Amino acid sequence: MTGVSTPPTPVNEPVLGYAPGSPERASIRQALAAVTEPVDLPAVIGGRARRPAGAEFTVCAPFDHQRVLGRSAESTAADAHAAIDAARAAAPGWRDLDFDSRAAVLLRAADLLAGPWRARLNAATMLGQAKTVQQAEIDSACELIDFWRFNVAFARQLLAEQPPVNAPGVWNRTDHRPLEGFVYAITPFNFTAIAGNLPTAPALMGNVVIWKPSPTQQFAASLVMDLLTAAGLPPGVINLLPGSGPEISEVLLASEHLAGIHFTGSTRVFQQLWATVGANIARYRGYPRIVGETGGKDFVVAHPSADVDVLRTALVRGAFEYSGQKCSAASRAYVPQSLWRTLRDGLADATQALTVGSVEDFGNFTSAVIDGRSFGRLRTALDRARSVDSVQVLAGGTVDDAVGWYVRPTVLVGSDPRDEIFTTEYFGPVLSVFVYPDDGFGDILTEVDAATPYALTGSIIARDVDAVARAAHDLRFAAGNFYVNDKPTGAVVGQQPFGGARGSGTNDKAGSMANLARWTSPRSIKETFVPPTTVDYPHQAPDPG
Ligand SMILES: NC(=O)c1ccc[n+]([C@@H]2O[C@H](COP(=O)([O-])OP(=O)(O)OC[C@H]3O[C@@H](n4cnc5c(N)ncnc54)[C@H](O)[C@@H]3O)[C@@H](O)[C@H]2O)c1
Ligand SMILES: N[C@@H](CCC=O)C(=O)O
Repeated sequence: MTGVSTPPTPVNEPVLGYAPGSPERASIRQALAAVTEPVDLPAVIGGRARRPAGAEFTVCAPFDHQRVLGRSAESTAADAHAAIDAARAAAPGWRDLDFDSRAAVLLRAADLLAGPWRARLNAATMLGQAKTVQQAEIDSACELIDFWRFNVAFARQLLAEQPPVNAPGVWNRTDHRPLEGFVYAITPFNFTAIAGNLPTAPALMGNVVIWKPSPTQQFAASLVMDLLTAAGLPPGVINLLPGSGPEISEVLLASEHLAGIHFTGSTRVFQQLWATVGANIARYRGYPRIVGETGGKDFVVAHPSADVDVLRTALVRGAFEYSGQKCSAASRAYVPQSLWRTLRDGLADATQALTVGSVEDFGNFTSAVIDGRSFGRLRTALDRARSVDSVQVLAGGTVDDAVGWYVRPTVLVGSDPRDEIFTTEYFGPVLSVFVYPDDGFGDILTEVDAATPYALTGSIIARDVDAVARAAHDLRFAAGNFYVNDKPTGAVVGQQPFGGARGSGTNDKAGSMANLARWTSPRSIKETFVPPTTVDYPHQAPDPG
């Protein structure tokens, strides 16, 4: 069938609670217990699993780094060439398949994930990425299901868009073609949903994809690949290459068939990729689409009218859930002097009270950071914070890597608003607080806007409506996702399309029609029913007499 079908209307997947005695708690316990021996995490090229020839790497549980979950290997230039060939071989069949059949693969994957695969993928995300059951549920179950279901509905709307006007005797149509070539999807460690969405969004629009997940997310990524295969994804449509990336990028970014990059990760890596594409621009058959969502230094601004309980909760949840390893995490807060007197002790106590440990103990609020590299970076930042006169450690500040990569949730208070604690993305459980005079609200908004190169997420906490309006106005370009009286994390597909601008990315809003539009190259078709058969125009006729 082609054309006019209506896919099921998407609704957000309900978030399960995992309370004691619930069926979901029993099934996640079972799925966690089933992860015993390390598994092989291969490349998948043209539907075939194969072990890349590069150096082996292991995927460990970050909260227990001696526990090996899986073994993989660095993909090589030869793997990259093979993936390009496989993708190109799959392209004609996939793009010519009708939209409904492509969409059905993702809808089937969503239903499998909502049902029999839910506990397995959540367990893999918990163990491999150190997510608590709640953080895994909102990511590897709900958000990924939502991406797949909502994208189908958005894609259907996009494909239905046709020229609104037809001149007499003419029929105008838009053919929403996929891109010519392959899309290179590069995904971060912190969200299984993002890893699943970045290759599948271009695929839904008829593109073929080469997907390189983060090595530290490879345990869950391999399961997502298995799930897509179980849902009927044909061989070669998405080709998975494990590893750190530079060697395969040498090949993929130099290929004339590179049609797009779908990236989420750090600003630094995205800028490198963009620069390489720029340097290679004469090689390509077309201009590659470059879509990237990157880093942030996300703010919470409190007004003197803020409710202190709302503020404290937004700060603790926003900064410390998943140990601050969300691009959206609250990492700098601006609090008026009068409120700070009330907030200070409660914030310190709430932070000290957070339980940090294994994700298999459901009593823990959060767990370890992702790996030794991140641990080392955070340890250096905390050592520095202790040595700088303008910074005080209000809570936390300690680290311990004996068993896992543990960094205690930390609150720093700084008196220099341009110190690196207010400008650098640490990507860990570190919240920096700046206390401003109560009559300096306007000035602090200017500072929040100017302090960092990023513009990803931010919140205003206030009861005064004029303060909310002023912040929304003055910070209009400081965040792509702006929250009023809420934490700056936790965007929901279909409700708060996610993405930031400035140094935070191209703001193509993951899980939206805008994003899907980047993976199509429209062709305008004009059909004339009774074409002219003479060349001359009326003005060429001689004047009478
Ligand atoms: N804006 C968003 O939506 C969003 C969402 C999640 C994470 N992030 C950002 O991601 C970062 C954390 O994730 P991360 O540590 O995985 O980021 P990262 O930039 O270190 O890695 C991202 C991906 O790029 C790969 N990579 C690195 N060099 C490469 C190369 N030369 N060629 C190909 N691939 C290469 C990595 O292996 C990984 O798969 C933070 O900066 C965070 O803010 C942003
Ligand atoms: N979309 C997620 C953040 C993704 C980045 O890590 C949120 O809104 O918290």
